[in-house]
Amino acid sequence: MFKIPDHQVAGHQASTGIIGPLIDDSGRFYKPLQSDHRGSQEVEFYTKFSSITEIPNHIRKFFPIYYGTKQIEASDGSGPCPHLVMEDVVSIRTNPSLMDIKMGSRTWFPTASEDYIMKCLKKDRETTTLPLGFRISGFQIYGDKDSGYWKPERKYVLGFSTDDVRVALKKFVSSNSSNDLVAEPDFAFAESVYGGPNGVLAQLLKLKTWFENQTIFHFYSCSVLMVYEKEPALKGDSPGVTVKLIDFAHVIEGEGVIDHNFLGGLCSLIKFISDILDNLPHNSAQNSEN
Ligand SMILES: O=P(O)(O)O[C@@H]1[C@@H](OP(=O)(O)O)[C@H](OP(=O)(O)O)[C@H](O)[C@H](OP(=O)(O)O)[C@H]1OP(=O)(O)O
Ligand SMILES: Nc1ncnc2c1ncn2[C@@H]1O[C@H](COP(=O)(O)OP(=O)(O)O)[C@@H](O)[C@H]1O
Repeated sequence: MFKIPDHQVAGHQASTGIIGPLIDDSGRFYKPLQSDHRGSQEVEFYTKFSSITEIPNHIRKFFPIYYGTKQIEASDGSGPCPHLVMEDVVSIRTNPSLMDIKMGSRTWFPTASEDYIMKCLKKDRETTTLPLGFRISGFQIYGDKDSGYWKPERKYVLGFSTDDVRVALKKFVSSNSSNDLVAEPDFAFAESVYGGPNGVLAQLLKLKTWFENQTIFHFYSCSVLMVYEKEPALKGDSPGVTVKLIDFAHVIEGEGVIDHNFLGGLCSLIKFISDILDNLPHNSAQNSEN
């Protein structure tokens, strides 16, 4: 049985008459192959990535497991069409908080058409992509049983300024994440989600080490997807932090050159997260005592 994902925060989403991803109950995510270069480019990426034996396992785990392509009934009822089949990275979660961050200070790849470059450039200029080297594409933050999720509209998120991004990254790990950026974040989950040996910061630093050397791919318009769950954290258990890279529709060959576009964005994101950890209320008190 296929169904529309409950926890998709960005990208093309299935709705009446609109084709979008589907999931099944065995933990697989089905992304319809876009008919232009995007579908084939993403398949090409996964095929090549799967065949490169020198990619270490601690890096491979940042990518959803790939299961090839499959013809299934499209979400819009238009009939069978090919889908990319991959691991559903939120399938085992009950109430996940998720954030999709599109990386790089430019989202267009050099060989794209002039029209496509102009379209992307406009969006890159109007969002934090250009100044920060990344933009938040979408997120959902779980509140509690009564309040449910804060899942703002795409347009609102794309309008974020640098300050808004900073606040959103704080609210993402706060327990009082009411449906706006106004209330003061309480950082309740900052240490358990961003900090620690398996936290977001540690994982991003591992990725950075790889990106400082890898010259196989250039990951234009690819996203970092961060996932965790508040409820276990409230009980003192692990929030189950997951960091994955997704969306490889615009990945091109690196041709021996590092992916400075992605790497720059990654360093910028790392700085934002480190700053949050370094300036937690109790750390700030300690800092001012020293
Ligand atoms: O056309 P839009 O405005 O929906 O743009 C899509 C983007 O939405 P955004 O406005 O940045 O949130 C969308 O971004 P998100 O995945 O939402 O971050 C994709 O970049 C999508 O491109 P592709 O499927 O990766 O080729 C983009 O689609 P294409 O422009 O490539 O069709
Ligand atoms: N493997 C996956 N498992 C779970 N959710 C995913 C997976 N891949 C993508 N998503 C969800 O779908 C959204 C859009 O994915 P993406 O590949 O960027 O699509 P698009 O090319 O339409 O932009 C992501 O923000 C995320 O919420």
